[in-house]
Amino acid sequence: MIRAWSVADVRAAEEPLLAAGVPLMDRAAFALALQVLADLRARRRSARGAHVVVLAGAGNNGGDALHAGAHLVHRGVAVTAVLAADRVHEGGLAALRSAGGRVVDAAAAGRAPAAAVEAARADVVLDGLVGIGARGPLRGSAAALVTALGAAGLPTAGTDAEEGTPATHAEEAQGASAAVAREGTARPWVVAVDTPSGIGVDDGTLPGPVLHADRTVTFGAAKPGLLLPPAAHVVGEVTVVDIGLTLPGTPAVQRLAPADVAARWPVPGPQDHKYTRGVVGVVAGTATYPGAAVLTTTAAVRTGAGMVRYRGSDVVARAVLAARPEVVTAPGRVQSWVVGPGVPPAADGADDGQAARARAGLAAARGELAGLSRGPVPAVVDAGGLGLVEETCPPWFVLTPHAGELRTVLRRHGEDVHRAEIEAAPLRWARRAHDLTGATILLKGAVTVVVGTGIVHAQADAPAWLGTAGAGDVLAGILGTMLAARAADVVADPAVAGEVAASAALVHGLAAEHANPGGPVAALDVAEAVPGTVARLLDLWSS
Ligand SMILES: NC(=O)C1=CN([C@@H]2O[C@H](COP(=O)(O)OP(=O)(O)OC[C@H]3O[C@@H](n4cnc5c(N)ncnc54)[C@H](OP(=O)(O)O)[C@@H]3O)[C@@H](O)[C@H]2O)[C@H](O)CC1
Ligand SMILES: [K+]
Repeated sequence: MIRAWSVADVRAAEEPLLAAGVPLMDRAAFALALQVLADLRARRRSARGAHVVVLAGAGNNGGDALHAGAHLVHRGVAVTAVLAADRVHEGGLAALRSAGGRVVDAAAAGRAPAAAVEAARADVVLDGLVGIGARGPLRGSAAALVTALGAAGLPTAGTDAEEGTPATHAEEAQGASAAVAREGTARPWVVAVDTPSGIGVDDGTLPGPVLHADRTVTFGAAKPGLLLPPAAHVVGEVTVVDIGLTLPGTPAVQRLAPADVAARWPVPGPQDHKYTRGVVGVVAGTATYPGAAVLTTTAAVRTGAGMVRYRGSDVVARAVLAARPEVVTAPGRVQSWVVGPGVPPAADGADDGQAARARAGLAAARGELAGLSRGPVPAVVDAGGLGLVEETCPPWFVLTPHAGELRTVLRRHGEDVHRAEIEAAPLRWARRAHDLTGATILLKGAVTVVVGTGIVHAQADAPAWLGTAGAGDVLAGILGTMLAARAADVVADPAVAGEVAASAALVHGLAAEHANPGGPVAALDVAEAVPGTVARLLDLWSS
C-alpha cells in the first residue's frame, strides 16, 4: 500500500524536527543524490563524467536540489545549476559552488531557451523548481523554463497558464527546439525533487506547465498529487525517502497493493456455503444489449460469488445461462445488487422492464423490500442504473461512472460541469458527487479514483488495453461479488465500501494484465482471467 499525506500534514510533521535543528534538508539531499547516482549507473554504467542539470527555484525545494548537486560533484559528476529565480537557497547554492558546480542564471527574461538547450543535452535533469510550496500554475521564469524544455523535446504537460506571456514563451521555445533538434540527442532522465514542479500537490491537477518526470524522489511521505490523476501520469516511478517524519494515522489518499487485497479476501472455509459466500442479484442487459448481462454475470460468477441471480427478460436470461449455467433466474435473497450494465440510460420503456427491475433491486438494497434481502445490502450502480438512483443514496451504494456519466449525475444535482473539467480534476468532482448523492463514487479512468466516507483511493493497476467495450460491465460484476462477500461489514461501516471498490478495481486491472500480458484483451477474457488472478493474489499473500 502507498499512503499519501496532505501538504499540511507533512509540514506539521516537519515542524518539530526543524525546530529541533534536525537536518531534514541534508537527509533529503543526500538520499536524492544517491538515487541519481544509482540511476546514472543504471543508464551509463558509471556516474563519473556524467552531466546533471539542476533546475533550482527560490525555496527549499531548490535547496534540496542544489545540495544534492553538490554531493554529485563530489562523486565526479559535472553539475550545472540553472537558477530560475532571482534569489535561491543560499546554503544550497554555496554548497554547489564550493563543490565546483557551474551556475547559470535563467531568471532574467530571454535566458530560458539557452538554459533549456543545455538541460536537454544533460544525462539527468533534477526538477527542483517548486515542491510542496507550489501555489497555482507554474509562473514566471519557472514556467518559461518548463515551456522552453518542452520545446527542446522534453515531455511536458499542462498549458502555459500565465496570461500575457505565451508569446514570450513560444518565441523562447522555438529557439530552444531548433537548437536541440539539430543535434538529435537522446533526452535526459528527469528526476522530480519531492514532486514534479507545478502539479496540484493535494489534488493531482495539472494547472499549468509541468515537466514530466521519469522518477519522483519524494521526502517523508508520498503526497496525494503523486497518486491522483492526471498528475499521477507525469510522476514516473515514485521513490519515497524516509527522513524521519512521524505522520498522522490516517492518510489523505492511499493506493492498495495486491497484498492488501489478498489479506482481506474472504477465503471460504468448511463451514461456508453459497449463502455465506454471498449471493449477487444482477439487473443488466436488454434484448438490444444482451452482452452486458453475460459479461456482468460471468464476472460475478468467476470472482467467486456463492450464487448469481439474474433478473431480466427471458431472451437475455437464455443467453446468460448459455454462457454461465451456474446463474439462476429465480428471485430470492441476495447480499448485493448490481444494477445498470447494458440498461439504456433513458428509461424510455424500450428496456424490457429493466428499469423497473433495477428500481426494485435498489429499493431492496435500501432495505425497503423485506423478503428479497432482509435488510439493506450493498449495491453497484452502473451505466443506465445511474439515472435511476434517487436524490440521495446510502453510502453502501457504489456508483461506477466514467467521466461522461459522472457529468450526468452531477448535472442532475445542479452542477453544470463538462467532462473535460471532470477529467482535469477527478478528485474534486468525485468528492462533489459523493457529497451530493451520499453514495461511494468509483470514478473510472486510467487511474480509478474512489471517494466515499473513508480514505480516498487511487488505483493505477489497469493496462491501457482495458479501455475496451464491456470492461465496465465486468468491473460491475467483480465489485458485486466482492461487496456481497462482505455485505454486513459494508453496511455496518461504509468506509469498507470504498476499500472494497478500490480492491475490485485492482482485481479488474490485474485480471486484464494476466489475460494477455502486454497485449489487447476482450472484456470476456478479463472476466475469465479473474479466478487465476485471485489465486495468484492469495498465493502471493500465503507465500
Ligand atoms: N523545510 C525543510 O527544511 C525541508 C523541506 N523540504 C523541501 O522543501 C520543499 C518545500 O519548500 P518551501 O520553501 O516551503 O516551498 P517550495 O520550495 O516548494 O516553493 C516555494 C517557492 O516556490 C515559489 N512558488 C510557489 N508557487 C509557485 C508557482 N506556481 N510557480 C513558480 N514559483 C512558485 C514561491 O514563490 P513565492 O513568490 O510564493 O515566495 C517560493 O519561492 C519541499 O517540497 C521539499 O523539497 C525537504 O524535503 C525536507 C526539509
Ligand atoms: K520539484
